[in-house]
Amino acid sequence: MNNTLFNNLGGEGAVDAAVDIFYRKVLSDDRISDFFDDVDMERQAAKQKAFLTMAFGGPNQYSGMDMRRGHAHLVAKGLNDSHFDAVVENLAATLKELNVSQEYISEVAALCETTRSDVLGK
Ligand code: HEM
Repeated sequence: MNNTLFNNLGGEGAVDAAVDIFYRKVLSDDRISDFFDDVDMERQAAKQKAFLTMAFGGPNQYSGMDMRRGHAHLVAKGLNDSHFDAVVENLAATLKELNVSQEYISEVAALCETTRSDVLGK
């Protein structure tokens, strides 16, 4: 537990810093921003935090829907691999901005990959 990526990246403080940057990148990326159009801003911040904590292998306090159910309505709107790739790309760019090493960035991307089939309803 002590050796999770979450702790190695700097714990909760690092997640908070990343939320802000990641959020702005996703909402200004016209490949994917439409998916967030009808999403409540306050829930969105909580969602981003849950997203990153999960992506970093942090404490599992997440009580939302599982990834398959949580994204099913987006799959119905056409969510596909290219959108998934864009999200992972924004996450990697966020971590790079925060001076996270390439080694950790690759680990985060690999963790994201484990959710791909559920998020995309495959
Ligand atoms: C690494 C892959 C992903 C993870 C770990 C992840 C994580 C999450 C989490 C934790 C939630 C909250 C679920 C709930 O409502 O209880 C969520 C919702 C959401 N996700 Fe993702 N997500 C991923 C990929 C994506 C992608 C690729 C997109 C679109 C490009 C996306 C767009 C959204 C949107 C718009 C919501 C809010 C849905 C709503 O409230 O109507 N996610 N995601």
